Amino acid sequence: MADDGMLLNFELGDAPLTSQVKFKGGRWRDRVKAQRSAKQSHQHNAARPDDSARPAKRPRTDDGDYHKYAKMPRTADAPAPAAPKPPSHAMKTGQISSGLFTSNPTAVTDFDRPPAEEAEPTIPSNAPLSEEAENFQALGLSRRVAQHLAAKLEMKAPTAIQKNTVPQLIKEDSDAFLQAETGSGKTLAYLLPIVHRIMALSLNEDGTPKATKVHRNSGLFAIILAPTRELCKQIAAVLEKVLRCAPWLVCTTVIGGESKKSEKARIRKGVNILIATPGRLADHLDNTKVLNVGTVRWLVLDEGDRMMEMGFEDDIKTIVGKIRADKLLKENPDGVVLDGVLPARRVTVLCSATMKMNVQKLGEISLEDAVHITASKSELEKDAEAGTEAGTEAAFAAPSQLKQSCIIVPAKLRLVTLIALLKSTFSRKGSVMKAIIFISCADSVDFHYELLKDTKPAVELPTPDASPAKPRNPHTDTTVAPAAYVTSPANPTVILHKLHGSLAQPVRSATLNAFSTCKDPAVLITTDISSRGLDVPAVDLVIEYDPAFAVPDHVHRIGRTARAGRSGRAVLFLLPGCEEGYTSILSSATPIAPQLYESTLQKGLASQVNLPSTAPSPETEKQSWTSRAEALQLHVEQRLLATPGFTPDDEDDKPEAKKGKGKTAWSKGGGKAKPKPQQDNPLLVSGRQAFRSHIRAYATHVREERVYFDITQLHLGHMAKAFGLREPPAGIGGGVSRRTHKGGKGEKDGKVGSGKVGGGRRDDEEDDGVGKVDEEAAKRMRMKMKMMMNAASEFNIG
Ligand SMILES: Nc1ncnc2c1ncn2[C@@H]1O[C@H](COP(=O)(O)OP(=O)(O)OP(=O)(O)O)[C@@H](O)[C@H]1O
Repeated sequence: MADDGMLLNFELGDAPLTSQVKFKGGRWRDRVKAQRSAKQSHQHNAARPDDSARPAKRPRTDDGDYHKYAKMPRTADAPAPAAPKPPSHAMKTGQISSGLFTSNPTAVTDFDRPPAEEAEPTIPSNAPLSEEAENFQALGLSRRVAQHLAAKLEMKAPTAIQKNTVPQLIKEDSDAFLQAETGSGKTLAYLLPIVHRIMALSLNEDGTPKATKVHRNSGLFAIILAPTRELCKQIAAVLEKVLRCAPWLVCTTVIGGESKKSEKARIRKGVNILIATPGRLADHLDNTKVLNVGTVRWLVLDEGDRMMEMGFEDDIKTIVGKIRADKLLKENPDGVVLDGVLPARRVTVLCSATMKMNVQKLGEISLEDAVHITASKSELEKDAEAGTEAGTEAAFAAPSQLKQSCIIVPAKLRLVTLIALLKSTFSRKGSVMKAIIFISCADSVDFHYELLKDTKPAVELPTPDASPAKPRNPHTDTTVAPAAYVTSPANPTVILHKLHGSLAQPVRSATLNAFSTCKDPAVLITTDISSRGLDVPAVDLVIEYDPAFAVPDHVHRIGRTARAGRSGRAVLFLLPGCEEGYTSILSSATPIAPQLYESTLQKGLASQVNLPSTAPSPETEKQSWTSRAEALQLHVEQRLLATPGFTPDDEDDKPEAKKGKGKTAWSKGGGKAKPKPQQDNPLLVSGRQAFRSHIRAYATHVREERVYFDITQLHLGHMAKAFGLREPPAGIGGGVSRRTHKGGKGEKDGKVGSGKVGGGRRDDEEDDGVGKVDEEAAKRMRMKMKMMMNAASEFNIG
């Protein structure tokens, strides 16, 4: 999409606020005096030639308040951005939109800290070790496997966790607990020793074949459990690559969302390593007679903590119980002796970047005298020296090379700041290829995807010039599309993807595949379904638009970048106020650099924004970033309010059409109105639904972190703007919506609901629960949210 093809084609003008400031109370003389002085200061501001050149200053807002700003940077090389101006757009009667830059809460964060970019370059903590010092053969793997890794997978040296795990699992038969950073190669750390030992049933140490060769029907030797279908498929893909050096061995997956019949058929044909989601495996153990677990020697729980926290311990206990109930066979039905080559006992391996050894539930799934294996030996030694239980004190650190920052953004400005951030991210060719945006719930993912995608008629997705056109995959019709807004002349094509657990499995798989293989710059908008284990190497940026529900989830989300020694960047969006304290509980090798949202807006909106589907209209004068931000927000709000079936030319007939000063994309037309269809704009419906789900999701932060994510502090009216809504929809926080609709405090000054969730109405009987966040309600809400946010389908029970 060419940059000039889609312009921010309306201009709001830089004129200052024109609304009258009303003063109430006190003596009339004082009121007149105050009124006069306000008017003078207003005229003074208006006389200024270039607002954007003004130093940061607190401008007056339309409600007579002074606007407070976060501290500006005082370093010479980081000049303070221009102060945002008061709103300059007038809305038509009945449609009041609060200004973006007014009445925003003040950030308390100290922005004087040097940004992460200026910090010393760090040595990657999850990279492979040097080839001179380490190699796979030295760890005890056969030459065949080591050569295969080097030649076919381009892996010459192990990572630290592989170096510490492989010899242990090859030589010893004890349970193991693997804990290492995201992207540090834990998958191969447990797969390689398993494959090596199963291969040893058929091969002598020198690589010559033994008299008896095992094959796919020789028995199931290992079961690997993972919480999501995507992760299961990914592990299977890695294992298949490894097994190319032992093609007589077979692995397969049994996961939800696929035909049980075909899974049964695959099991019947024979499988040596099975990768499964817990629910589906428990089902097969009950119902698939041919699934014989007598030969199983390894049970691996990848992302074990996630499975436990999501309530899969029952399934896992069932699985462990069933496996144990089957007598351990010393030799397989063909007479191949297993003991001596495979472990003499059943070995359980637990694996995660964020799991504490002392989690009580782990005891329940039989981790006996487990060895704690980490990436750094010193940690093990430290534990031994201190006599502490291994892993109890381990901090869940992100890879050291991952640069983390946070933007403290007032709720109203969240959406425009996100767009600005993406736009500046893709402003240079090749600097960022893939970005992931984490959002709290599926409804909100759907809304943001629909909003950000280009609305031009569906066309074949562009492919690189030289490559032949890719055949269209019907599964990605509703989940992959070119993006609007965030493109730039350097990157005229950015492909948007969405992924959440409410999508059908073929759609999920096809979308993830499309994102992984996309040759153009790509954005994935997703829920936590993508936070665990997913390995898409070219992800350069992770944006946590909604903070994670718990710190471990944050660690996993940001761990989708900076994998295996590569660099990466993570940006966390926080609201001013109590959310700012959240960074204090996040551990990071380098300080989490706070960023001014003003700088992000200024950078991202320095040039025109490509809007979807509207006729181009050249800018008549240079707009400041604040005007662009306001215009962008206005454009989004008007998109949501546009009546379906109306063309831009019909806009004059629309009640919200903005007339007078400033042009909209639609204000030039004078066409005759067509009859109004009755249905609501789907984008508006989606925005409302997303808002509701977002607010409900907000109540599900874990208890320890609710001090930072206090739902009673959430300003619904401001948050609604981030969904392109001019007021919070009914049905969320009963008290608040009633207050807004009945013209309570929220409406008194003609603004969008200024009430906060809960607020004075926490005891409201009809409140839907969001306002009353007591322990029980929050617990119920979390359970419900887990269901709503795809947990059920995400974790594939049955
Ligand atoms: N020895 C190695 N040399 C080079 N690359 C490697 C090596 N081992 C693993 N990798 C690569 O590192 C990436 C991350 O590996 P993996 O997915 O196993 O990490 P992880 O520790 O399981 O991460 P997470 O905790 O996020 O699941 C993969 O792309 C993998 O191919």
